[in-house]
Amino acid sequence: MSQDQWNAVDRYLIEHLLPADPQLDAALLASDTAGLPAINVAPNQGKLLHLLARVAGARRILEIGTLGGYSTIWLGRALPDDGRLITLEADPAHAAVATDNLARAGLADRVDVRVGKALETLPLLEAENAGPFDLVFIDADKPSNLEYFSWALRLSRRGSVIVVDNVVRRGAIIDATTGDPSVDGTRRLFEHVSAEPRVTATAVQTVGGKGHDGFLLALVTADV
Ligand SMILES: C[S@@+](CC[C@H](N)C(=O)[O-])C[C@H]1O[C@@H](n2cnc3c(N)ncnc32)[C@H](O)[C@@H]1O
Ligand SMILES: [Mg+2]
Repeated sequence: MSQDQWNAVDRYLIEHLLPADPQLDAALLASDTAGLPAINVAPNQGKLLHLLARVAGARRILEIGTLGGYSTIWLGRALPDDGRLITLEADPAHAAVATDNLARAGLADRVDVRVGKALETLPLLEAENAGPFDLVFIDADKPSNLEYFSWALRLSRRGSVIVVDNVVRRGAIIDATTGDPSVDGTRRLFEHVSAEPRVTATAVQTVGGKGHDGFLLALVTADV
């Protein structure tokens, strides 16, 4: 199949299952206008995150990698009124766009955008007892995927769900010789997860408007 066919199928799925959504459209437009790269999740994957959070009954969500807040809106909408989402973003310009987008989407009261490198802000979350989180979505700089997964586990409880985005990387994940730090970081993640007794996990390849990629889904099965 070609990228054109993947795009057409994505359009079909979205047309049938995802009604027009002015707030999400506005968020993407504002991100584009501000010059942010279009590396947000696809709409159908955003909805998958939303559904996972609802299936899990998530009341506390942690996101690592905000960009313009597109996936954050999908996740934030899954929360009950007293729910809370903390999203970590290194780039202050991205965080500013996300903060506006989240306010426009009516989520300012339950979403907290923390600016700073996640490996610096994650220890602060632990220090303030912000966890345990019911769902963690990891979608930031891929070389640090293993460190983020370790932090996600540390800030979880038995039953928490951890999702890591972009783990297939157009198939490059099977190649140990690319020299690409994002591939190597994600390969380290797989090696770690396969030996981590406190989680059970799977990963799924995806094709569509965002090309060939995939996500890892882990369930925490032990006290952490
Ligand atoms: C793929 S984008 C996030 C997309 C977003 N989750 C979505 O689907 O709408 C990755 C984001 O992680 C941010 N980032 C990169 N390195 C980071 C770090 N060390 N700590 C926190 N955020 C980081 C980037 O600035 C970028 O905004
Ligand atoms: Mg992603």
